[in-house]
Amino acid sequence: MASRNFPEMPTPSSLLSAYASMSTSIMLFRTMFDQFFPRHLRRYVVDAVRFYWKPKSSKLTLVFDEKDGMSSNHMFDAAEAYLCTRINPDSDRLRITKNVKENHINIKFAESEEIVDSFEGISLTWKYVRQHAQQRSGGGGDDFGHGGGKSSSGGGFTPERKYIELKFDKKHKEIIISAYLPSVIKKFQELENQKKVVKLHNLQSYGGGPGGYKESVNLDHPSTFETLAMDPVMKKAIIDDLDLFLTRKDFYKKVGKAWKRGYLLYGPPGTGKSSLIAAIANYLKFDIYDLQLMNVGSDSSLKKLMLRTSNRSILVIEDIDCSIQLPDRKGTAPVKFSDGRSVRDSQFSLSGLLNFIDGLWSCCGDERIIIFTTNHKERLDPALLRPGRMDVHIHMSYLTIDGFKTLAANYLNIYDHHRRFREIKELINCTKVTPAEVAEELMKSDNVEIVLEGLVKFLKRKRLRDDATKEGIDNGDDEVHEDKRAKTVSLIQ
Ligand SMILES: Nc1ncnc2c1ncn2[C@@H]1O[C@H](COP(=O)(O)OP(=O)(O)OP(=O)(O)O)[C@@H](O)[C@H]1O
Repeated sequence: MASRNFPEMPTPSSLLSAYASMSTSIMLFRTMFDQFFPRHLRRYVVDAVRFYWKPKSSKLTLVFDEKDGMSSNHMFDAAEAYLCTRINPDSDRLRITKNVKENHINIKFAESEEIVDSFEGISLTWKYVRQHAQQRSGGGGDDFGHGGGKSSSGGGFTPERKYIELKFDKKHKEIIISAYLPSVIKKFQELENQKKVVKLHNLQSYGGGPGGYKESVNLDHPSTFETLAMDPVMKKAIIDDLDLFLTRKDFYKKVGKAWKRGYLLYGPPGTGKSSLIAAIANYLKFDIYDLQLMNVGSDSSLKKLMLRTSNRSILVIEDIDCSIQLPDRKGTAPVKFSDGRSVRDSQFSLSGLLNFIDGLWSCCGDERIIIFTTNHKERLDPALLRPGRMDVHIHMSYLTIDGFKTLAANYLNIYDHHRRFREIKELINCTKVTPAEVAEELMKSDNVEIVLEGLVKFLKRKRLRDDATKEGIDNGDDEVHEDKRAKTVSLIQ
């Protein structure tokens, strides 16, 4: 039988001698390296060797530094906010933060934690890194185990560095940069929008002392589209119009128009014009600038006030028919203020106001909404009503059945039916009652039965008064005819 040839096994003594000679070579090489290269050059040599000899990785790491020079890095903020929405349910560590002004706590992912995300089937790993000062200046050393170069005391102060890393397969670089990162930014913007506190700025006459021309408070108006008593079709049309407006940046650019939308709200007092403005602001999270025209003396002060408004905001001019009597576009008639003052030399004119809306914002305003309100549309200058000036005319009318249902849900928590509703509906159908009047009645007691009984009595009294007014119509009272029409027509043009 032929014997098999096994390779000869090294003996322990030959292994030991090989190890000894290798250690000696390394020691020799290290001593030569230290002798040839002064201490401050060693790091560069090591880096150069590493650069050429490093095995090529298939992974790409993107680094989002907290700071970009002196300013903060928007991409870091976006990534940090985005990752809050991707926190792993079984994370071991989380960071908790809360600003004094915030009324909620923020849960963020902690140092060294990793979050795995996926985008179009690509797996990505996020990591939050915090490099402390000692780690950066003292912890380095060189690759041969020489303990750190500069100590933190001797090397000067190096600020802490925070950054977020994103690691993924190199071959997906294009799609991550062109699609994934923009989606992270978009998510961040949505989150910021949710957090935004809507402000109400009071635009006062320019020159009212330091800080005197502009005051702002948080808009705590609770009105939303859900709480607004309004024809549901009209409500939806307004929301759709706002949504469309927001998405049309490129469209406005293409057609060469300022990215703005004008709304004219008209209707009797107490029908919810101010409530609708607050609902729009709360929906869009846009600040409101309340402009009192009677405080504006000239085109130039109007311009100064306008320049103090920000993008993504709503400029509101309430009761435009009575705060000022605007001259026609030729400027022939004098400007008259409601307090009796007038400016004959036309320092401030309707053409000035309209020019600012169309002109000024076309060069330096984005996502602007302007809202005029009036109780008397028929008294407005036709120049303000002509197509292109106010894009949408919204008639806020007296209370309808649908509107009443909204109020009953808001104020009494009645979401379906109540035995009194039939009678109330009949009364509402033949009475001119505003949502404000009914809202007041609904607040009179906590007892639903008492409140609805009171409302029925109130509506009956109203109807009696309406009947008496009707006789006034027969005597030629045109204004009441107009109001009667307003009751039945609610439209968006
Ligand atoms: N459509 C509505 N939906 C819900 N509540 C309303 C509505 N209209 C009025 N209200 C209630 O009446 C109050 C006054 O209404 P609001 O100030 O919005 O009316 P307005 O039309 O702006 O009145 P004015 O023309 O006098 O300024 C609101 O605070 C709200 O409580």
